[in-house]
Amino acid sequence: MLQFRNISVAYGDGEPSLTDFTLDVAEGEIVALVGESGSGKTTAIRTAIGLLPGDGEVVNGDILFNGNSLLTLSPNEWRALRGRQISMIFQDSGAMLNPIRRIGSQFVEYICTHRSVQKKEAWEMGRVMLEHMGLPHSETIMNSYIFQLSGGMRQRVGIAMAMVFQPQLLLADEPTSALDVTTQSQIIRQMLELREKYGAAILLVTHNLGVAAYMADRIIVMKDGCIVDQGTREELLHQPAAAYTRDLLDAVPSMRGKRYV
Ligand SMILES: Nc1ncnc2c1ncn2[C@@H]1O[C@H](COP(=O)(O)OP(=O)(O)OP(=O)(O)O)[C@@H](O)[C@H]1O
Repeated sequence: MLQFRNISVAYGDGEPSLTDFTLDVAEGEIVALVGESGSGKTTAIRTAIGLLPGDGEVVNGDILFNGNSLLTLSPNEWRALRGRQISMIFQDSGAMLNPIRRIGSQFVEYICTHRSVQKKEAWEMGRVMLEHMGLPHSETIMNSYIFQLSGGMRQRVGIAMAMVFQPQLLLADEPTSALDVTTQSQIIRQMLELREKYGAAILLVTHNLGVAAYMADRIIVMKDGCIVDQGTREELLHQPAAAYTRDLLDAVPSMRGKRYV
């Protein structure tokens, strides 16, 4: 479904920050990118939604989504794709909402800019999606401001918005890093349910090998803009090929001899 073919990205005139990145993501698959800060994880997933930060530019390779190149899309074609077929969530997805407008009116506006539905219907679509994300008091939340919600609730609202059109692909950049451990595991379970319910593929960026090990079918290890190791969860955790992966695994805390990945 999503194919990165030898993608390189450079910021300005500098050396590429991502080099020769090649990866296939199948329908409904969960793939995690792990690696130290600055290894190019965010750069890689942002190329798949055409939103590189600053002066980042794809300088080599191609990205295919359902067989069509994403690199040749016009701004209008990108608008049609984003949100509907490919969505993205961030560390604090609620932060993208306007703090002085109620969540419901922003949710309705978002739905109505992507699909021609009446406001009432859009409200209902938004409300139901909040319930699917484990927010039972959905009517109250629609009438709230984002600052009135906890971190976990804000993240659920962000994911509900990202998933309202049931996209085929969800890009998730550190979706649980800002949350406490209990909320992290709730959000992780909820994301796994999204795959069950909607068949969405998830391309996940995380610092946390435990999160990657719990969620992902496949783990990709990155360093200095390159893929240095990859495999199924089992292969990577139990038979890591690269010395760097072994170092990452060694850095995972253990308690009383029990490892937490
Ligand atoms: N807006 C930008 N302008 C210039 N260079 C950038 C920009 N964003 C990223 N880079 C470069 O790309 C490299 C990779 O950054 P990226 O954010 O993709 O890494 P990452 O693995 O996601 O790191 P982190 O986990 O800290 O988010 C950085 O080391 C930096 O050199």
